[in-house]
Amino acid sequence: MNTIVEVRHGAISFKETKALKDVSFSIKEGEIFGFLGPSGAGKTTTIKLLTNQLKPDHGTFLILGKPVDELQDELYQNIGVLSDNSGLYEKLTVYENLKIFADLKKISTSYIDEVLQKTGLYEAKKKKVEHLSKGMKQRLLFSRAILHKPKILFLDEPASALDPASSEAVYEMIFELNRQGTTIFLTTHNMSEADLLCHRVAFLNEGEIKEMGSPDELKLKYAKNEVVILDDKGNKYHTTKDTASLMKTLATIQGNILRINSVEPDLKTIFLDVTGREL
Ligand SMILES: Nc1ncnc2c1ncn2[C@@H]1O[C@H](COP(=O)(O)OP(=O)(O)OP(=O)(O)O)[C@@H](O)[C@H]1O
Repeated sequence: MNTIVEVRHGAISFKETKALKDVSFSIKEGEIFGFLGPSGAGKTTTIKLLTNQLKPDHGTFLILGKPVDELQDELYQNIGVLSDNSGLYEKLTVYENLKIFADLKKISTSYIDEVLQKTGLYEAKKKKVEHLSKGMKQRLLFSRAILHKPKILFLDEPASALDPASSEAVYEMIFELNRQGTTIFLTTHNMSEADLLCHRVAFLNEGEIKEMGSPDELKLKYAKNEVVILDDKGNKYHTTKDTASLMKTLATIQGNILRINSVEPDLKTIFLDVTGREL
């Protein structure tokens, strides 16, 4: 798999705030990569640097192997961005909002209906944006971000502030796009969302990457030395993973064993372990 996004030693400050400090990572074509961290960690700043909306103080930001400030038009053809800064025209319809964007990007308007079908907004295409629910607006932003069929999609907290059903719909759209080959860079502070969606995640805290890997790798790395045994009488026994302790505990159990499980931390617990911070 080719590297499609790469950041080498990226750093930027806003006056006295060091928003990013020497951040390096890369994303392979076809990956869903999660950038996870609390408010103020530097997630949006990273997206802005990768989409050439900000200039770094140090480091290199590459898309498709080229520095982002050298890509210009090529950059905007290859990327789609969904951020909370919506820029939707409230008085115009769903269709009209996309038509403006299609005309700007010189995309055939025939593709608008196809995208609206994909994002489940086709029936609402004549509705004014001011009459849409929050979840529908998010689908419209999603439609706009993918209208030009970008290779890489940047999603800044795509499901934050959505109800569970709308979040689910956003997750489905992410999976579907990824199945079709779109590489996805996603920021979130929702660890279960990241666990569900991402092939790999990076933990960002105070402008630094503290840990990186697939959710499974991280769970294994930070697994606790604990085993829980459940017997058929409903009793639970806690022991450690070494054979001697396990055997000793097993010998005390009168009934039949129903389950033996090792205790696996979730990403939220690992984040707390690594950074000392709750999300
Ligand atoms: N234009 C700016 N001027 C001054 N400070 C900024 C600017 N943009 C970001 N910052 C600061 O940089 C740090 C990182 O901000 P950033 O928006 O990247 O965080 P974030 O991880 O996206 O947070 P959130 O989850 O709240 O969106 C914060 O301390 C923020 O206040």
